[in-house]
Amino acid sequence: MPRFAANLTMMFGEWSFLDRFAEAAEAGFTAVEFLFPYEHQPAEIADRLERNGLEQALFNLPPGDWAAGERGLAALPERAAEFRDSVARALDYALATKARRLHVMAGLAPSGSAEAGAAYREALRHACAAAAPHGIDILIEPLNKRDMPGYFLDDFGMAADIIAELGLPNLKLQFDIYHRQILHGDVTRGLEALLPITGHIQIASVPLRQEPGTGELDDARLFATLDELDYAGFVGCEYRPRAGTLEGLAWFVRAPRR
Ligand SMILES: O=C(O)C(=O)[C@H](O)CO
Ligand SMILES: [Mg+2]
Repeated sequence: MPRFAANLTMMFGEWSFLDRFAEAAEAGFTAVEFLFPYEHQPAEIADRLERNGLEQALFNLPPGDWAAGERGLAALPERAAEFRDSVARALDYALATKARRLHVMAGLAPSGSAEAGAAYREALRHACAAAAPHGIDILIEPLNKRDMPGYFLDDFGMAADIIAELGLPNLKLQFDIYHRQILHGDVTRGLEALLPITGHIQIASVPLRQEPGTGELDDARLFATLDELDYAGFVGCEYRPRAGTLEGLAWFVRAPRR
């Protein structure tokens, strides 16, 4: 069974953000992820991880003005300086929390735009160079067009091509099974083909983005497939609980504590 990371942005919303760490540990999780830690000091997050014996699997770089609809900066040529600042800020948090993976959101830009493509590649080169000395991977994640209309990285093939083209050892794919199913389907063959370049996996039911096992995919079989493929990374539980986080955990198989 893969090692699951509770997504503290979507799960445990019944508690305040800092209290979600203890609740996730109490529920049996040994790792967590979330979108953004930036409303709290790095030391506060590190303290919650330490106190609850949790590993920080992943979080995102600052995405620009999220409340105003921004969804990342990397493919926005006019925001290159701000993007570089966001890399430095995220690395401060990654070092404090010992996170080994950072998700770089591309932003809203036409996928076919040469200018956006060039900015994106330059941004990824910069992020990977800054993260590499710390043993940190930079992840890129294709997002489906229904949840994230206008997002630059909207295709798994495009992500794989960019990773191959840039050839950076710490640039990896974030394979969100929910987005994969909506964008392309063919999830098992996708995992088989892309696992060598995958640094993180996420799960949610399709189409409602709720608990695994409640949608159109056979999630238990997909977890078995990940075991068969010797996937040793995390599976982030990036779903909105249908009727309470704890009430929806029947699907969850606890990993032995390491
Ligand atoms: O939406 C997702 O699937 C993500 O993982 C991003 O980090 C946030 O949009
Ligand atoms: Mg995701």
